[in-house]
Amino acid sequence: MDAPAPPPVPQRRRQLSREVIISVRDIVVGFGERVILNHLDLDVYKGEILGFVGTSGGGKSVLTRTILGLVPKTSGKVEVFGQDLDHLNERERSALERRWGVLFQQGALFSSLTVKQNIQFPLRETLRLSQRMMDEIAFAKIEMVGLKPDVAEKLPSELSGGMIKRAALARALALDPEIVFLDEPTSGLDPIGAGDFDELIRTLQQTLGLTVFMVTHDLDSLHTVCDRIAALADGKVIAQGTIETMMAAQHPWLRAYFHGARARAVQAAR
Ligand SMILES: Nc1ncnc2c1ncn2[C@@H]1O[C@H](COP(=O)(O)OP(=O)(O)OP(=O)(O)O)[C@@H](O)[C@H]1O
Repeated sequence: MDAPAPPPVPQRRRQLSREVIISVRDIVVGFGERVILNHLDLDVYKGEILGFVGTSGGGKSVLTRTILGLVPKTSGKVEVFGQDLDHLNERERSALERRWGVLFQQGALFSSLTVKQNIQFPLRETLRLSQRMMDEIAFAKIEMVGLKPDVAEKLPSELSGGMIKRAALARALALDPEIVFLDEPTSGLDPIGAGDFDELIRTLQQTLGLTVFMVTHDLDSLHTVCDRIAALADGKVIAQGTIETMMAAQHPWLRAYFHGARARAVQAAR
């Protein structure tokens, strides 16, 4: 008789690649006298979903924007795909930017453009394609994020919060990126909508082989979708690892975050 099949391996225990796709080394970022990131180091591995948590106002978005080259740093080095962002010419820089997609927390979509036009915006900026080809891509992305085709002609104001997030994700995926940056993707969604969005991120990560850098406060997301978590406090990454590693960590902020009342409610619900 055949041996019984082994039980499925939980997602976050997937064998992860050790290929570093984003390397942040010793970066210092500040505004005026105020230092936000203080000699911070972080690696993101190819194909993982990294959840990035930390104190409110601690600098999670600033780090994301620093990696993207949108915030100047005082010192340190950021490499993406092995390329030092400070040593790229304009052509190399735009070639690199085509390899990542971003879903910002605010202002996810252009309000005066339809969903289809929003998705086509990055295509128009970077590629010369026929309208027919751009329409095909837009409809493929709309389907990919679980929206119905009739959403294509709608304005953002006609969509629910969850649909807006999906449409914004479709736009982030327009150029078939290898990395997606998500800044609090489930904020403002109800728990069911947030859970559905987490599932979508996991499915896309698996089917497209994406690497996902996700800033989040959402404990459910950290439990269900993240392969690894990194935590920011006092301008540094104070801990990183699986959810179990984070729950065993002794840093007072981590203890409060992963064992506080909200965490207990999430655990109980699971
Ligand atoms: N362009 C800027 N000029 C001055 N200060 C800034 C700028 N951008 C961010 N900050 C400050 O840097 C700090 C970190 O901001 P950031 O948005 O990265 O925090 P966060 O960890 O993402 O917070 P939250 O979880 O509340 O979204 C905040 O005090 C913010 O006010």
